[in-house]
Amino acid sequence: MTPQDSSAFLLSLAARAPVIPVLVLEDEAKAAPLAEALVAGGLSLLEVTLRTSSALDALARMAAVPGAVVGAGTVLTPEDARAAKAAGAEFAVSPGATPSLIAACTGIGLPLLPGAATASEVMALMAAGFRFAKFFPAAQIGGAPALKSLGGPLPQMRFCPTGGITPESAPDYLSLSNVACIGGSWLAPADLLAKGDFAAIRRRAESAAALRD
Ligand SMILES: O=C(O)C(=O)C[C@H](O)[C@H](O)COP(=O)(O)O
Repeated sequence: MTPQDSSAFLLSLAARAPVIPVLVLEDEAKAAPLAEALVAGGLSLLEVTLRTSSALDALARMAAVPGAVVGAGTVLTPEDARAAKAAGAEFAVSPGATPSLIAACTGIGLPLLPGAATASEVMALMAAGFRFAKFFPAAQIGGAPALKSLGGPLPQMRFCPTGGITPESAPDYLSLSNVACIGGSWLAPADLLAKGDFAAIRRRAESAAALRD
């Protein structure tokens, strides 16, 4: 899948929900109930970060939940991309981008949401054919005002800002014309996951889903 097709596909997915929960799973047994809670709350796009030993198993279990569209996050290398695809990931998210990662995702047909933090990085992605990128780490590099400024000279590019976004700051990002959706870990924080409080996670998902009503 080319970068152009990748971005078009992911932009169509982003229209489904304003927020992509960024998930760090230490226990794959929590994967299915977590995905069910998020989907029931109205968030169908899920990103499982490849940061834990359980991540690929968790991803596979979440991908089997009806209504869930599951991608892998923290995809850094071609090996990560291949492992994610084999586990059932429908897309990959990276905090940045390298030529080898882009080539690998193109080669195996895994849609990639590459990361960028500066105008030069965004321009390099545009030159490769992308029209949709993760803006990371969003809050720390200037937040919604920085993203709005990038949209001046680079209006063709759309973004999924991620990093340091809260329920309070989310509307500032979602109001920007170059934002397709946002990502964040606040939907399923470690304490709620440890307690198995899926009802609370579902309520957080409902509030997040309502951000674009
Ligand atoms: O794992 C990745 O690939 C990342 O790029 C990092 C995540 O996007 C952030 O960890 C989001 O987490 P919060 O800032 O807590 O919302």
